[in-house]
Amino acid sequence: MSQSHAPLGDPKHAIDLALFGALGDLAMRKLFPALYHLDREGLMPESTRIMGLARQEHDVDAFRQLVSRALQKRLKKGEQDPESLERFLNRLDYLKLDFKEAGGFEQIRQWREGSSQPMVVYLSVAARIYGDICYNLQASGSLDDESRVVVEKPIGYDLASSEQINDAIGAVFPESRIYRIDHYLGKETVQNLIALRFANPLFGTQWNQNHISHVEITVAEKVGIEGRWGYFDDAGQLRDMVQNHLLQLLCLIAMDPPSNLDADAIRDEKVKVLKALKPFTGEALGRDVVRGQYIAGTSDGQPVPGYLEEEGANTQSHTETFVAMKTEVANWRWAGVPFYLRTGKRMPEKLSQIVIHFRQQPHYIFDPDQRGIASNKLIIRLQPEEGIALQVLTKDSGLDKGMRLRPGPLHLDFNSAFPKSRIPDAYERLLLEVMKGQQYLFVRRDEVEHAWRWCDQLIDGWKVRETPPRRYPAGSWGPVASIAMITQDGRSWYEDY
Ligand SMILES: NC(=O)C1=CN([C@@H]2O[C@H](COP(=O)(O)OP(=O)(O)OC[C@H]3O[C@@H](n4cnc5c(N)ncnc54)[C@H](OP(=O)(O)O)[C@@H]3O)[C@@H](O)[C@H]2O)C=CC1
Ligand SMILES: O=C1O[C@H](COP(=O)(O)O)[C@@H](O)[C@H](O)[C@H]1O
Repeated sequence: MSQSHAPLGDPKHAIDLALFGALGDLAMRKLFPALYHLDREGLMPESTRIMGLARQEHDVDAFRQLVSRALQKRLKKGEQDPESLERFLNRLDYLKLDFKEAGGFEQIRQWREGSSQPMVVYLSVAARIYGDICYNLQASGSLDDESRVVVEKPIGYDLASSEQINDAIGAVFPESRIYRIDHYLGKETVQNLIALRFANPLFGTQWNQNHISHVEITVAEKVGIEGRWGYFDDAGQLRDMVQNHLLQLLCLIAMDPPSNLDADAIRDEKVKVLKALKPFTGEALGRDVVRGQYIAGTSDGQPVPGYLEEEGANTQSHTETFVAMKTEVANWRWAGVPFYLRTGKRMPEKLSQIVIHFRQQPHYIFDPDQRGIASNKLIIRLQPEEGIALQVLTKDSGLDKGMRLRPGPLHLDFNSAFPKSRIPDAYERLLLEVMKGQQYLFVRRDEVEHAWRWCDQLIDGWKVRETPPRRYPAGSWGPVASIAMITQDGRSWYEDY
């Protein structure tokens, strides 16, 4: 259905968006498509303007063509209508600028002159230059008391570097106008975690160590490092995915109910979880954490190279492309409940899901042979095919089955339950919240820093042990040791993919 006649967004959400790093991978793959969708859905006010900034020489027309090509590559056929495309492209301007050179920032001040709408500065560049850009914006007089800044992850490399970066941003913007992106918080099902937990008494009363035996969080990626060797080899999967996305998911599962839905009420509860995460002692590090690195294998039936054969690779690298771990939130609600996390590149498929395993009934009255049969599980699928399933036990049908039990799903598939609603990409929702000036889907400074503190002790432990990552073939579910880690507790990774 064409959206060309949709009303344009609420004028009070109009902004001047200055997108630093506008020719980069994230901008072309995610940000411009998300902005286009917001415009097409009628959520972008008419006067919203977008200035792309990067250091290559382009005039406005050439820049618009680059964006147009990126959109055509990314959008589905039915999503490209000429009227919406034209309207969106007409919002774009381009400025060639070296972000480290203060002189050029005067042009941003000029662009803003006479505008009464707030400026949103989106830093789609490496975090090490966030400070320079913020400083140059302020020094050039481009900012005012309503300007907001959006920053990408990862913020730093460890606690010390993230403190430096946060200090540099904080010297220019107050916390109330800093939007730290963790795009997993913009995913539809991730937001549904809050609704599921706090709107349904059914789960609210069961959500603790009395009723839940363990929790699994899997974020598996099919892709390798996609030409990002330079960045990835310094980071590794722990910094790239666990420090941010997986810990945010864990916080949403483990946090206590916030007193309301205000940004700080939610973030306060998340911080309590991060502070309660058990550190890994020397012994637990060897037993409860598995690092892996992929070797050559297959993806979709095609041969793919190992991590050390990727373009630009250093063949000595011990950087992990996979991590699995067993951790615990040491508080009254969760004491004794293991949280098993795993994430890796070059796995057989793209799959993000959380599985909550409920305890068995205290007294069992059915066939003793079936004692080990599955207990209730809540399966929360983030991607692909967003949905929620509750595995329940029912009686097996048939005259000869007696009271034999059979596990089966109560299933809510978002696409079939709500077929008319397109599930928006995470960046659409996050950009919309920035336009509205709402922070609840963004990460506060202390969350980032507590997450780093916990990851740092893990990384320091790895350094002392100096154990190389275990190998796993591309296209597999990770090193065998990650399966052993959970089976030694008499459990297994949930495999009904
Ligand atoms: N790509 C992704 O999927 C994800 C990225 N991120 C984060 O998003 C941010 C952007 O990542 P990504 O798009 O991949 O990075 P890219 O390197 O692809 O893009 C960065 C852009 O900034 C420009 N740039 C860099 N330094 C300067 C400078 N001094 N002056 C002017 N322009 C400059 C680059 O220009 P040039 O090409 O000339 O160098 C390029 O256009 C990073 O913080 C990253 O960690 C987070 C999650 C996922
Ligand atoms: O932040 C990142 O996320 C992507 C995975 O995001 P998804 O939305 O596709 O699940 C990951 O590939 C990338 O390495 C990391 O920087």
